[in-house]
Amino acid sequence: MALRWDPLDIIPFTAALHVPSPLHQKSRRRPDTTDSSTMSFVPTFLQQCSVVAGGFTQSSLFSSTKLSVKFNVSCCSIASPETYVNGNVDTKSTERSEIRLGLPSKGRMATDTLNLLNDCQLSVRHPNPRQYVADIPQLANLEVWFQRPKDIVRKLVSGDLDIGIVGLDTVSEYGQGNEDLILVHDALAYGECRLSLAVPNSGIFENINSVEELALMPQWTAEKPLRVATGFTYLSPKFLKENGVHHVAFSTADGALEAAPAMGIADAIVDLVSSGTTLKENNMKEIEGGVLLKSQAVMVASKKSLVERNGVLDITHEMLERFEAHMRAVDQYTVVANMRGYNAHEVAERISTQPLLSGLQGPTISPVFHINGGGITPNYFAIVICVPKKLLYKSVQQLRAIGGSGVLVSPLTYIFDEETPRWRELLVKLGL
Ligand SMILES: Nc1ncnc2c1ncn2[C@@H]1O[C@H](COP(=O)(O)OP(=O)(O)OP(=O)(O)O)[C@@H](O)[C@H]1O
Ligand SMILES: O=P(O)(O)OC[C@H]1O[C@H](OP(=O)(O)OP(=O)(O)O)[C@H](O)[C@@H]1O
Ligand SMILES: [Mg+2]
Repeated sequence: MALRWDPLDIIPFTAALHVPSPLHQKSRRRPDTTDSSTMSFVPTFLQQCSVVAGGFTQSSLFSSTKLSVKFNVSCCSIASPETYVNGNVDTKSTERSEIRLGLPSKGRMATDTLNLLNDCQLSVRHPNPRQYVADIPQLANLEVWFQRPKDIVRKLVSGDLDIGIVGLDTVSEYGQGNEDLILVHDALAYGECRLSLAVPNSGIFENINSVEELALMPQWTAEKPLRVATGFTYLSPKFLKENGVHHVAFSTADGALEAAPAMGIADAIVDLVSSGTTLKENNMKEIEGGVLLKSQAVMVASKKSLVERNGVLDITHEMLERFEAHMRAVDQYTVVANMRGYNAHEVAERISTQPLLSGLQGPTISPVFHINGGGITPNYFAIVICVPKKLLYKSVQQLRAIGGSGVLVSPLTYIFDEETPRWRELLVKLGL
């Protein structure tokens, strides 16, 4: 395994590796001490476990009765293309028959993703919140694995997951342009944010309002580069290079990046922005041309899984159809009203005079059979239309204006089209 150490990127931390008992029994040697033979055991041991961390700096190493090994790890860039971070070390595993969906285990994406699935009648059955695997009873042979968003992307790349739901920012950062990752649904309408370059409002940046101006600042030299703090260590260097900012040094942190300039740790940051409040509260600003990416939740899948693993394409199709149909329906109401009239055609003509009552393809009009002493007369008609939630009251007014009464309003769960455009696009991308 070839490792390239990046001096800007070294953050020591302690990690614990837990191994299942069968694997432990297989590798009979237990690393009980910190002698050199134990240290050399670590890389082999990690590879056996299909877990590859960035790299190893040796330090205290011990085992406990619970079969866990602790070691110090430092982050570094990985040069070898055969090395998978947090995924399968071998080439893509094709042995399993279950289909695996990765969902965010924590953070703001977790709840919103479960809510979307609930709204689409795909509720996740997850009896124990500390368990990382669950299922969706409506989707046979599907395992749901709760993972951190970045690990979902890594595991799609390594072949350990087939489908995932995460933010586009995470796909772009951790997928690093991998051609196996395919966006099945690119706009699930939550987790909206942008990845932005931001600088302090004052000091040397007071009059800097664009990336162009930032690039032209004389302050940045090879000896004294622009210091950028970011968690996006793939996208940020790429963006700054493409935008002509050449003398840059990066540092990483996992949160509260907005504090870095005030602490004197960085000159600028690249981080997610949604309302802009955090930047504002920390006396920072976004600048023109500084948006690296606009993001929201997306459904992403492994192309290889879609093409090769039995059932992945079918489940993807069903999920996509439900998402699309739900998202079309979510802003609409079904409105049913009665209207007096001579015949359906005459009623349709009256409805057509009102712009909000046209429905999806046109109003559905059916006779209401009025039973009176002398017989049955269809002198009332029921009309069924969909109207945007925002325009509900206006629509009711228009209905009344043409003689509508007894208006019933109910929420819509789905609007299924003949075929979703995204499904057709997916088949084209897959060459099917
Ligand atoms: N302020 C925000 N508003 C809306 N969506 C956001 C915001 N920040 C992040 N997101 C989206 O939610 C995803 C998950 O972010 P979140 O902060 O919940 O988890 P995380 O960053 O992985 O974990 P943590 O911040 O706890 O280390 C991001 O990848 C992004 O797509
Ligand atoms: O524009 P705003 O609406 O203010 O949101 C932006 C903040 O949201 C995210 O942080 P998060 O809440 O995830 O905290 P974190 O820094 O711990 O990741 C992001 O990293 C920003 O700090
Ligand atoms: Mg966060």
